[in-house]
Amino acid sequence: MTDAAATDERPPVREGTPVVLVDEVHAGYLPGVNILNGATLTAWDGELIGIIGPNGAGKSTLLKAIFGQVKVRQGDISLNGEKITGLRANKLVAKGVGFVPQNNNVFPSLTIAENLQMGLFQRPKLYTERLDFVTGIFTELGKRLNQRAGSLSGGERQMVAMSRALMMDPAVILLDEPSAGLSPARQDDAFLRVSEINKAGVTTIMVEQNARRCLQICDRGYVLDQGKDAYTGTGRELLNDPKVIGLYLGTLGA
Ligand SMILES: Nc1ncnc2c1ncn2[C@@H]1O[C@H](COP(=O)(O)OP(=O)(O)OP(=O)(O)O)[C@@H](O)[C@H]1O
Repeated sequence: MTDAAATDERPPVREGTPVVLVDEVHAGYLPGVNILNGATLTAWDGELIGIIGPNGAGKSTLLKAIFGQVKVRQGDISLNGEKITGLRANKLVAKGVGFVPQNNNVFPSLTIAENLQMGLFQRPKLYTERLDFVTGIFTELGKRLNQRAGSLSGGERQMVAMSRALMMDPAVILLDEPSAGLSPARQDDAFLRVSEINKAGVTTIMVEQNARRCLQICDRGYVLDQGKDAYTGTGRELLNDPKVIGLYLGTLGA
């Protein structure tokens, strides 16, 4: 467990180039107001990274900064060693960044199949191959490809949104609160699916309000507070750290 602000202890140093490196990023929506204040994050190939923290800490903003949706004013973001800071979404998708926003993440008037095709508009020839991959994880979608996305439940829409991002065979998938708005049973399913996506080899960065559940499945986590990573460590380390428990997770062992 690391108190990033107070000690030099870090998780084991890994060699090579991370899939995603967010380096001291400052970013915000309004002139002169930064939401991210030096946020730093590293995701290595195949890792499942969780980002937790209080409301308004800037968790979603961090994903949006990686995906070019909010102005980065200082610092850099790189993908497999290549600087991607400020690139537009279409360029980022082509380079291998998949983003699943929390809301409005499907085209409701289109069928599931059409939503998935939209995810692959830059490489349509891969459709059959990628469809096999996503329906291997989201088997129920494969049986309902002609159903309109607008008629699906919240959990099912979330699956379509994740599937659409996976169609491009991304190097990394960014998930903004995949469990938000779902019933407890559906939340369990959402976390299971995130694990399955990651176990299929996709580097995954997930923001979650459901901090405890997030840390239970992630390899490493970042606690974001006031736009900066306050703590980082393995999921288990963060779950057991008294300071993280006291400040961000509520009661011990809950
Ligand atoms: N489009 C926007 N324009 C201006 N301010 C914004 C915009 N989006 C978010 N903010 C502000 O940025 C701050 C951080 O928001 P963000 O959604 O990143 O936090 P969060 O950590 O994901 O919070 P939560 O857990 O509540 O979703 C908040 O104060 C929010 O009001």
